[in-house]
Amino acid sequence: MSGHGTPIRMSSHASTGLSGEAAIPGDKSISHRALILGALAVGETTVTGLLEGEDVLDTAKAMRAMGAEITRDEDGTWHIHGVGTGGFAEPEQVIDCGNSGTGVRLIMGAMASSPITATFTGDASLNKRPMARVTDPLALFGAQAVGRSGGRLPMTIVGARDPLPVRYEVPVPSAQVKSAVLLAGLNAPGETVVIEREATRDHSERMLAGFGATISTDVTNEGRIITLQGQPELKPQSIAVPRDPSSAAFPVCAALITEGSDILVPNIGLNPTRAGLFTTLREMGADLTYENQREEGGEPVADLRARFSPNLKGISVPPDRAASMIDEYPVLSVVAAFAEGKTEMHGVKELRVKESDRIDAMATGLRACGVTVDEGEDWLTVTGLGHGNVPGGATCASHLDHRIAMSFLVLGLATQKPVAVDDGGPIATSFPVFEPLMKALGANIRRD
Ligand SMILES: O=C(O)C1=C[C@@H](OP(=O)(O)O)[C@@H](O)[C@H](O)C1
Ligand SMILES: C=C(OP(=O)(O)O)C(=O)O
Repeated sequence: MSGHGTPIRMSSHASTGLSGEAAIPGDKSISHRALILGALAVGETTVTGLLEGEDVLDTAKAMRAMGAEITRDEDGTWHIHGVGTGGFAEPEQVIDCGNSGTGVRLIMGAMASSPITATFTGDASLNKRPMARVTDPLALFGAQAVGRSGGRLPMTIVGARDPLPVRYEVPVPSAQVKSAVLLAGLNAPGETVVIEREATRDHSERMLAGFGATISTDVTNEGRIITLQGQPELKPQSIAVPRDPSSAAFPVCAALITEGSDILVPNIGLNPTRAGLFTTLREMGADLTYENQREEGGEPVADLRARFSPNLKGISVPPDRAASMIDEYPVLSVVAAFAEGKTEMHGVKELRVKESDRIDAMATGLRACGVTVDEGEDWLTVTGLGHGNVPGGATCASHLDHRIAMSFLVLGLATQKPVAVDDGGPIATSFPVFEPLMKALGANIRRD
């Protein structure tokens, strides 16, 4: 959905003793992919645990506009009747992907090797984000893109009539770019090969294999070489979406900085391409444990127990961990403010092209709350003040960015003065139950 209407001002206030269980909604990355691959399969895919956030609902709308039949039962089970590889219909209207980079980039990839034309737009945040990173490789398949200057939305993609398979080395660590190329490769004859130097989340590879595509990954000195055989018949699946570690990060970090807290966050995926934050927090001395570790649907899963951790230490987070925690740096920078010493985050320039420039948004808001932050193009350093010493007392701009809004609301739970955000509306894109879930744990979060 483009825009979020009237801004929702929210604030958070000193809290103690967060407790109880936090039932985190479904994984956003996996939910987008379940809808798109379900729409390209032949027959009915069922999905339980789908994230019903705005980003994913916009992807469901787009898949309907391209011919898939999608329904939801009252119990929350989704049914997708797919059109088959290469079977997308030309949408009659502009496709509005709202706030979602994942949605627009994956859908562009999925339609780029079909003989249809589609025009994409989004909200004020998405329309600022770079799209050349996907349209460059999609041009190699034979697709054409015409957008605003700088490769921005709104943008029209004319899909290739006779797509060619592609060999492409992804120039930035991005699962969205990798996935767009793989999805385009589905309707190209022969082998499409994607090479990534740094491992990024591998949900597309796992799910393509689950839908019956022939796909393999070779780990070499050059990086990961992913090979997909084009034009498979995708077989419908029954998918149980695991819970989102990127959403779990917020109550976990809140418990670590809030005095007297002890919470359980059950059933969180610990796929190594996603779990970098939890490794980092443990290195900082967080009382964060994995209980009941097990495998579910081929993914490592655990119940996370997070307890108040008064003796956190600043550390240097290595650049090769960035992809596995890319969406978690905003909330890590909040935890870092309560640690002793500096927390250095390196190799994070991708944060500058998310829903907002997240380095700038966090640096500005943290400084307004009395925290010293240094930043460069590719790094961020937060000088921790230790528990009890972070002043707070500012209204922070969320810049249409859900993770920025949630991060500052976590900050205010343990600062000396309350912290407000100018607009909590974007939280509904990825974590629609954030507010009631946090309040149920005992967080003093309000709408002003
Ligand atoms: O593929 C995905 O589902 C995602 C990839 C990441 O983006 P990039 O590919 O831009 O790194 C991440 O930030 C985003 O929230 C979800
Ligand atoms: C970057 C994010 O999402 P997207 O790129 O899909 O907008 C995010 O959820 O933090």
